[in-house]
Amino acid sequence: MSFDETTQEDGEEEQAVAAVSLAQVKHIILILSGKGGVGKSSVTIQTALSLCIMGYKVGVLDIDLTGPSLPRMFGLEGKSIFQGADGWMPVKVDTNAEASLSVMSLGFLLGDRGNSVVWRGPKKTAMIKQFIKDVYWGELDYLLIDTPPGTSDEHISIAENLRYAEPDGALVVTTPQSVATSDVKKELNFCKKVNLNVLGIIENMSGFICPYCAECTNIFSSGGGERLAKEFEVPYLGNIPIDPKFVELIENQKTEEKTLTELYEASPIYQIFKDIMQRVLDQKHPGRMS
Ligand SMILES: Nc1ncnc2c1ncn2[C@@H]1O[C@H](COP(=O)(O)OP(=O)(O)OP(=O)(O)O)[C@@H](O)[C@H]1O
Repeated sequence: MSFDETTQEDGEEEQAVAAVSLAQVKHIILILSGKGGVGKSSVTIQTALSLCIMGYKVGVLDIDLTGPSLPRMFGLEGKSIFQGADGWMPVKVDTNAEASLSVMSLGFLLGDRGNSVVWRGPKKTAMIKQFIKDVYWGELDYLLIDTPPGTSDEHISIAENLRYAEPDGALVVTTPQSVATSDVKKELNFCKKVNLNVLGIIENMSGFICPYCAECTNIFSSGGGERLAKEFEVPYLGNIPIDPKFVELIENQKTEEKTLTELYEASPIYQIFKDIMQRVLDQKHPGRMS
C-alpha cells in the first residue's frame, strides 16, 4: 500500500499511536539520503552529539532495519534493551554533558555484529510501527530518526506513522559526487509528496581536512548541494569535509578515557558541524508541544 492509499481507520490509529508515545518529544528530525555510504549515519551521530553538547535532551531512533550501524558508531555494541513499565527503554550513551542521549536500534535486538535481517515490506512496516509506539523516550528536546538510503518501505512507513506527529522536517545528506545523480532529487521529491518539510541539504565529504595541519582542501568539485538546494527552494546548510580524525574518533572511542561527547567537542569537525546545526536551530520550528 502506498502513502496515498492509507484508509481513514489507519489514519486514526496512527494519530493515536504518535500522540501517546511521542507526547513528551518536542522536535522530530529525520535524516535522509538518496544513496548509501554518503555519511547519513555519521550526520545523525554528529547532529545528536552537537545537540547534546548544546544542552538538549536527544533520542536517536535507527530504522535502518537491514543494516543498523548506530549501535557500533555510538560505542554501544553488545548492549541490550529491556522492557520497562512504560515500554522499551532505549540505551543511554555516557555523556559528560548534562543533557541526555539515548539510542534505539534494531541492532540491539540482533546480537552479533554482521547479523542482518531480510524482511519483506509488511514485517518492516510492523517493526517501525512498534518502534514508534512502544519505545519510552520520556522527555526529549529532539528525536532524530536515521533512515535507510533511498525511498523504501521504511520511508513510507515512517512517513505514515509520523504524519500526525508534526515532525520539524528532514536533513538530506549527499556527497559532491552523488549530488549530480537523480537519487537526491528522488529523495527531495519524496519529501514533497509526503509533505515532509526539508530543513536543508548537507554536502558531506566535501573537501579534506589534513590530519597534520587541519587545513581544508577541496579535492572534488563542490557546490552541487547548494545548486540543488536553490533548484528545490530548500535551505543549504553547509558542507562537511572528509576528516580522517572523525573516523578514528568513532573507531577508537572505547579505548579513550573520555566520553564520546567530550572527544567530539574537541574535534575540528565539531567546529564545522555546529555552524550547520545552528542554521537548523535558527529556523525556529515551533515544535510539537508549543
Ligand atoms: N565527513 C567524513 N569524514 C570522514 N569519514 C566519513 C565522513 N562521513 C562519513 N564518513 C565515513 O564514511 C563511511 C560511511 O559513512 P556512514 O556509515 O555514515 O554512511 P551512510 O550513508 O549512513 O551509509 P549506509 O546508508 O550504507 O548506512 C563510514 O566509515 C564513516 O566513518
